[in-house]
Amino acid sequence: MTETYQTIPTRERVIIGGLSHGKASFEYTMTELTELARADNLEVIDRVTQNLDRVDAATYFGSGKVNEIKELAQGLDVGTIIINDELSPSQLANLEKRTGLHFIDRTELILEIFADRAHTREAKAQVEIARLQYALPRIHPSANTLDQQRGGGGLMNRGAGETKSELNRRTIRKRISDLKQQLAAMTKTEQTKRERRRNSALPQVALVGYTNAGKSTTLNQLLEVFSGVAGSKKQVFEKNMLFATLDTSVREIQLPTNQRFLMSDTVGFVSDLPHNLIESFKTTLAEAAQADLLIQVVDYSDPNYREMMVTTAQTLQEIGISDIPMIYAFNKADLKGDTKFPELDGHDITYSAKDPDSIKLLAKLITSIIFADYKTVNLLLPFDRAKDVAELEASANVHQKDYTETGTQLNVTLSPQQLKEYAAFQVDPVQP
Ligand SMILES: Nc1nc2c(ncn2[C@@H]2O[C@H](COP(=O)(O)OP(=O)(O)OP(=O)(O)O)[C@@H](O)[C@H]2O)c(=O)[nH]1
Ligand SMILES: [Mg+2]
Repeated sequence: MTETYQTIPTRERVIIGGLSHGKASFEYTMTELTELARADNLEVIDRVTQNLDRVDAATYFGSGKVNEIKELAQGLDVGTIIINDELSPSQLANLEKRTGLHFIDRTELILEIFADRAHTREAKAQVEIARLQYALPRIHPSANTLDQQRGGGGLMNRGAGETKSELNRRTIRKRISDLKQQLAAMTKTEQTKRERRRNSALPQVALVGYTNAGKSTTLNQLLEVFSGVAGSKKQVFEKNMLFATLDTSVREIQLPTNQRFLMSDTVGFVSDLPHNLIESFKTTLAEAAQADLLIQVVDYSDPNYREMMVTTAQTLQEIGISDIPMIYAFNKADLKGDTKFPELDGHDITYSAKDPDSIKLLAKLITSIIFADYKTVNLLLPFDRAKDVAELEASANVHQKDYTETGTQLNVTLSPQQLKEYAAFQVDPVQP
């Protein structure tokens, strides 16, 4: 008989802290920080806040507050404080010197979670670049401060695979440039695939939104309802945790109406995603940047869903995605007792990704938008145009194909672009 041992991971207890700057969104970002800490296996047991007009250049908090934190941490026997903003390297160093505590800022926390979640080679390289860029200005040539971080298990241990003593600025820069080269080679294949998809003329729909909103679940349910691929490897990874998805997956959805489109699922957002991280993930997000339609999935059951929508809008802007039509998909309506679903409101939908009727209505909404300018026509292609026939069969929706004396006749639904391309071959509809 084999015995299995399960280790229950002990969560490190931490205190979170932040300056409110008088901002209305402060409470929401503190709640978010608690969630981020939990995602990094930390347990938040208390919080410290201060409303300062200006951030203290030396220690972020005012000096009275710094002493208060030191005492609170001693009283609660806590060694780590998580800060709601990105701190400068000197602020971090000063705070640690004054209190003897370890400080982690929001950026480092998010980078740690991403590092933990990254599984594909591409995601790993992207995260490592962002982490090294974060670490670069924080390395002191004289003192190896990184050695003391989080009981020796700090920032540089995960992923890089190098001993801490080797990490000086020069080797880090070299590593960043090597990784960028490797990433460029990896993304080249992706780019080629993307171009092929663009040329395929199938409309492209991208799921975007806050992390844990239900994007991957929505894609999986569309696949399950319409292609019967439940539990197969075609499905993407979904889980109740922040940043379950770090890379982009593209799947083809084929509806009973024979309409087809491509749908992509990608990394979710959170407030103040580190800039370096967004920069490294730009190639991953390229799929959304070239979509014909964005579906912003919103966790409608979360009391902070409005703030999450603002966060998503800001992140999309930062990535440079601005003029793609977008619909709002208010998900998890099943968790909101008094909400009727599925229900359309113009181009928006209230639904539950776990409900097949919702998924059918969502598909109908999507197709009504992406195929609005498509037309079904009859084409007569001479026999020397066999290549075009094959291409249309691969990329468009062919309803009927007949061989006539003069060529191949197709009843086919075409995109506006294809309508132009094949205008010369259009024939009058055949009367039944
Ligand atoms: N009750 C309920 N749970 C849902 C619904 N949609 C998704 N979930 C759950 O929400 C959690 C997150 O779902 P995902 O699909 O992984 O979320 P995501 O948007 O892809 O998240 P990231 O990849 O982290 O950005 C999972 O536990 C899902 O089962 C829904 O309509 N109702
Ligand atoms: Mg996901």
